[in-house]
Amino acid sequence: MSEPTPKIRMRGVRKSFGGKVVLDGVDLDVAAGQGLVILGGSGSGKSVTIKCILGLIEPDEGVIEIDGVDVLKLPRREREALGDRIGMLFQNGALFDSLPVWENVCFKLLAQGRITRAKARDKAAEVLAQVGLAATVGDLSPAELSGGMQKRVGLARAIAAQPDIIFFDEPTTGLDPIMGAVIDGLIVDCVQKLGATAVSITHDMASARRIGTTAAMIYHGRIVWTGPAESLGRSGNAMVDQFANGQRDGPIQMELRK
Ligand SMILES: Nc1ncnc2c1ncn2[C@@H]1O[C@H](COP(=O)(O)OP(=O)(O)OP(=O)(O)O)[C@@H](O)[C@H]1O
Repeated sequence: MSEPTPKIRMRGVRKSFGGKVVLDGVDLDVAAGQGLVILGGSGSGKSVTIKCILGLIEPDEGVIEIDGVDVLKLPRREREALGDRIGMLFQNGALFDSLPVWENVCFKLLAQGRITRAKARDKAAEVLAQVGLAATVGDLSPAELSGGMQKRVGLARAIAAQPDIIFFDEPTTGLDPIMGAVIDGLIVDCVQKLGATAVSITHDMASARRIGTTAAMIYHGRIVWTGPAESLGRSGNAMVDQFANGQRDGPIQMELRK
């Protein structure tokens, strides 16, 4: 029997900036409904990998497929339409301070004319409830929210348009450990409810084990390991275990100067 088509498939993806190779032939498969966590040192290319899939960065070479379609070959408009199916929770929330929470939550739906302003308030209230926030939060400005609430609003915005792929960029960074666990729980619930495929970047190993089914490690611009997220720290791969256990000594040598 043939293998099912991966939700996301990358082959030989290369990207350099000013002669500096960042992605050196990334090969990666993400199955539909999978929760993949990408690990790797600072500056190893995790965000560049995600931005290439999102279409925010154009790779120099390689293939990126979504549902078997080579997105790099799509005309601009079709490529942008693909973005409607993708949600993103940015590291710093990236909420618009000039807009109330409800407009932030429904920003994409409003911008695309998929919802009227009158209906957007109710829609925002419904999505805010899914992330444990009262409807009244919709009228606040993002600046009035705590870090944990901003993450919840960012999550609400990421899921509002019911995407089938969601990216999470360091979802627990800056949160206390309990709030981090709460946000992870919400992420898992929301992703499951949507039946979405999730790709996350995190340096938080507890979070990686909670939100990931599979983990992949990027090193020197390539994916050097993939395996179950629950095995992080005792995977048997010296690089992965050094990284997951935060050990100074091991095969990975920190490059302090570039
Ligand atoms: N638009 C850009 N122009 C030039 N260099 C870039 C650009 N985007 C990323 N880089 C470089 O690519 C490298 C990888 O960056 P990336 O943001 O993917 O790292 P990361 O693995 O996500 O790191 P961190 O964990 O610190 O967020 C870095 O050296 C960065 O300076």
